[in-house]
Amino acid sequence: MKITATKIPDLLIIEPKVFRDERGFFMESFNQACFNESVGKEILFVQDNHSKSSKGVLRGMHYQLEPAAQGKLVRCTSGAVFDVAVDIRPQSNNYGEWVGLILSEENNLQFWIPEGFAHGFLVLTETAEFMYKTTNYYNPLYERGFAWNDSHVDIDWPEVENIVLSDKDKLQPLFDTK
Ligand SMILES: Cc1cn([C@H]2C[C@H](O)[C@@H](COP(=O)(O)OP(=O)(O)O[C@H]3O[C@@H](C)C(=O)[C@@H](O)[C@H]3O)O2)c(=O)[nH]c1=O
Repeated sequence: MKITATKIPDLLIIEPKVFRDERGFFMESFNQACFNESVGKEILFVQDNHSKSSKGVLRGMHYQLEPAAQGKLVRCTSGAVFDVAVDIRPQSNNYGEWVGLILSEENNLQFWIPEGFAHGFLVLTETAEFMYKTTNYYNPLYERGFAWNDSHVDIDWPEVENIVLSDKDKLQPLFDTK
């Protein structure tokens, strides 16, 4: 497992070791001890999520407020997505900054997005399946978001012909610039 810090040091890119042979491949998609060592603290995941989306679907930008805030360990198991985390920690020097990367069935990358970040992704292939672990349960009362194309955050999304949003995401407010 190879860990790479991003320009926002709490956001980590995790590359599992993939064992390939004539049958296909094997990898440990999650190992509690290795993960905790990489993050430098004990993280407890309580929910696993799986979504499938077609090309152009953009889910985001989403987060939950305290006390329901969620850390997310995300990956794409089929197809490819452009995945983005935005720093929404008011005291952070990186407040409002984003990190984006391609997660795909080919690169097997995982992205660790701790509490204090908003998250979203755009599907780049005909379909994509997206799987993630969360450190807190889904709680719609604490669910918040902001517009994927907010001009202050200015995420550099890859070009995709038709962006498809949920009704909820069409109505997301602008990013709170403090
Ligand atoms: C996220 C979630 C949704 N749901 C339900 C609510 C709703 O009826 C249906 C679809 O929900 P949504 O439209 O919110 O799904 P989606 O837009 O995929 O929401 C997800 O987006 C990505 C980017 C994230 O980071 C996630 O944390 C989550 O916010 O599934 C659950 O039951 N549990 C969950 O954990």
